[in-house]
Amino acid sequence: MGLEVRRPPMEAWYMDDSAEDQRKPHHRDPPEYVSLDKLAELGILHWVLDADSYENDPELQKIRKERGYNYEDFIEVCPEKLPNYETKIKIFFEEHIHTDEEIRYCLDGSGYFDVRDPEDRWIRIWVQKGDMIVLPAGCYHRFTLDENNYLKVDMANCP
Ligand SMILES: CSCCC(=O)C(=O)O
Ligand SMILES: [Fe+2]
Repeated sequence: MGLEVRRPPMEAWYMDDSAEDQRKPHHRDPPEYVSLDKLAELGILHWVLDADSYENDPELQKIRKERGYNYEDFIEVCPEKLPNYETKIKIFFEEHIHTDEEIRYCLDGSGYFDVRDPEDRWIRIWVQKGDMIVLPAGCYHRFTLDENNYLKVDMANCP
C-alpha cells in the first residue's frame, strides 16, 4: 500500500442552470451532491493516488496493468504550456463522447469534468491533485478549468 493519501474525498454535484462563467462551481441552491457510489453506477471510476510518487507508484502500476493502460500523455492546461490554449479550452468544453474510456489522472492543479446522467442532467466532478477518474466509453462529457486556472493531467489511454 502506497503512502496513505490524506485529503478530502472527490466531490461531485448537480449543476445549476446559470449562465455564469463556466469556471465557477455552479452549485444548485441548496447544493445537491452526488456520491462516488452514484458515479460508479454511471460507470465512472475513481482512485485517489499519491501524485508525488507518480514515477514509481505501485498502486498506479497495478491499475495500469489491470486496465491495460500502456502509455502516458501529459498536458498542462494553462496559457503558458498548452499550444492553441484558447481553442483547446473551447473544444474541451464542447460536450462530446469517445469510443474508448477516458482516463484522466490529475498530477497537479484541478478542474471540472461534467458528465450527463441518464436524465440528461449535468453532474460536475471536481478533480484535484491525486484524483484519477475513468469515464466510460460513450459517456457524454466536457471539461473546464476551475477558478484556479491550472491542471496538469496524464491523459493515459487504452491501447
Ligand atoms: C484536460 S482533459 C481534456 C478533457 C477531455 O474530455 C478530452 O481530452 O477528451
Ligand atoms: Fe473527452
